Amino acid sequence: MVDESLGPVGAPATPPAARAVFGDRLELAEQFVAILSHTGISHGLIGPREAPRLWDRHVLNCAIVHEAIPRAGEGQRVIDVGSGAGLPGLALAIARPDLELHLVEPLARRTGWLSGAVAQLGLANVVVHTSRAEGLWDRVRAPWVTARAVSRIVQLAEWTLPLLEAHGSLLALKGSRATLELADSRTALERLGVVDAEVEEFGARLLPEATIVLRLTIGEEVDRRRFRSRQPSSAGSARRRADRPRGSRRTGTGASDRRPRQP
Ligand SMILES: C[S@@+](CC[C@H](N)C(=O)[O-])C[C@H]1O[C@@H](n2cnc3c(N)ncnc32)[C@H](O)[C@@H]1O
Repeated sequence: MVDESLGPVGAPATPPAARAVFGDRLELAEQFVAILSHTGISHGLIGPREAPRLWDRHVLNCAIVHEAIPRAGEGQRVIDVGSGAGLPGLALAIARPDLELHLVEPLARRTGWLSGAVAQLGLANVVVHTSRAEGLWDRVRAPWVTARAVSRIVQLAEWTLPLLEAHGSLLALKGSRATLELADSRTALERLGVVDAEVEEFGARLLPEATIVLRLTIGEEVDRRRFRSRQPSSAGSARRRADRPRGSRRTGTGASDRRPRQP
């Protein structure tokens, strides 16, 4: 039986909101959805059940967050941490060619797919890094960091706040429990150097479901010592290694297993 919600190449039909969000970049966004619905699914970056809702739940829901980032000239940098299938990073790069997107993902299998998608889409405003966020602390900085479905907010802040320039913000795409998560985490976040934290909604009038963003803003800079002290010590690592059953080893790529560089 033919699924009526799917377009001719198996990608879901383009909803009217897509034009409002992507404007003259709509064709590129359609290509991205087609890539997601083909190799995104066959490579295991997106679950097959997500196919019919690639637009609403994923691409549009992510792209709409561009409204949080004011236009401030060409090449304004955004670091997207834990990009997975390019969400929200590639959706933002398509919606906003004025931004320079840095996609950060530790799994080489995923960054291989991301680089392929960037080449297919011909995006000149994207850099892909095979690394954990912590591995880039001394190499890349930006006024904006984005992340969706990467970790609880305090852990995410520990990984990402050192990537921010002075007065920069982390935009964490969250679900309906964002307000509760913030209330539970406020003190810990303030200790990490967050000077402003709020929950915001984007796309309420345009999309079936608004995107909820937890925005954390830092001051002049974060105190790196607070973050360094949270890195596993070599004694701690050795203990954990000793705790593992004999003959066992970690899975994953070298990049994801590598300890973050000490700033
Ligand atoms: C659940 S997936 C979400 C992927 C994508 N953001 C999305 O919303 O579809 C979480 C991703 O975060 C990545 N990740 C986990 N810890 C990370 C870290 N410390 N730095 C960068 N990426 C990380 C994982 O490899 C994984 O691809």
